[in-house]
Amino acid sequence: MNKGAALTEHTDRAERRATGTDGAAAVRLEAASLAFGDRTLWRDLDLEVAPGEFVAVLGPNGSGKTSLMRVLLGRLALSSGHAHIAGAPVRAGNHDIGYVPQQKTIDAGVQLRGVDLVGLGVDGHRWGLGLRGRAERKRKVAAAIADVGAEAFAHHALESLSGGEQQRLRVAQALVGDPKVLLCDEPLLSLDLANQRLVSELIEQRRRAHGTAVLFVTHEINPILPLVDRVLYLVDGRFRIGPPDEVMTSEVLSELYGTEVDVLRVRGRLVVVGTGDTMDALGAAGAQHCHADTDPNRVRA
Ligand SMILES: Nc1ncnc2c1ncn2[C@@H]1O[C@H](COP(=O)(O)OP(=O)(O)OP(=O)(O)O)[C@@H](O)[C@H]1O
Repeated sequence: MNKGAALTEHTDRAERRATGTDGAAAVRLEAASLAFGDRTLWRDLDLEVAPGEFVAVLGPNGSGKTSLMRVLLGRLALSSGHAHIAGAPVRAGNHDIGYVPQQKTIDAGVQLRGVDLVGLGVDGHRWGLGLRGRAERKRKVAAAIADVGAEAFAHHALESLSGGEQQRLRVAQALVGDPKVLLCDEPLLSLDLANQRLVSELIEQRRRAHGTAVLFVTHEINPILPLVDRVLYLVDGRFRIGPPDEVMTSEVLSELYGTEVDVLRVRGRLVVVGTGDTMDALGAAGAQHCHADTDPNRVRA
């Protein structure tokens, strides 16, 4: 790992925001390793995420991105090392975490409305089931729905809503409990550009207004590139952590993949060529437009 990477403005900024008022990092992994049988997904991972910091988690299929989310959610035990959220060891049902899962189609016939989905983010929470608790719950749910601009469709059945509308409600569900850490597992998958922008803006507003730390798993860094403080790039047991400019380079990715990889910068977008995974940090749309081997403007990053 790149433990010796030079401190840059990004990391300085993250370190200045540093820890919360109680002195705890939002997320802390220490010498964390995860293996299934004799297959090690990652080993000796040290990562400290400050309140308000935005960390993108990238890597090819099967590199262990979702497993990292599951560790932080307390659903999967580390093979060795330690994981803490806001100063406390990871545990299931931790209300310091909001979780935005991948966009999934809602099964036909499931009569769940948006408002019910958001309410699930509150249930079991601290304000209990008394009359005052119910009023507080209703207020919180309405506020979370308003924050994502979903008032117009929150009372409709989820199955009747578009992917973008559903994903806005999932963001509301993740944020309704006022979490310190937001874990997002490919929340933009299958959304069009307008909805990708909308959902990323909602997440961005949240971290700016409340200092919520964000860990954002994605195959496509471009829609969130301006928001990213640091990248955690996992490949086949190896990883690098650092600001995008330090990690998303031909040299670093070639070393991680163990083969020649080119990182191109095209009109403010990053295009990664040569990983063998066309979706890797690139996205299907990028893949269609990228013919780097024949591109006379090809530049090594
Ligand atoms: N409970 C488990 N037992 C055994 N193997 C597992 C378990 N959970 C995950 N794996 C394996 O670990 C690897 C990493 O899975 P994971 O879902 O974390 O990858 P990922 O980076 O999120 O992949 P993708 O980009 O395809 O979503 C996969 O090969 C998966 O089959």
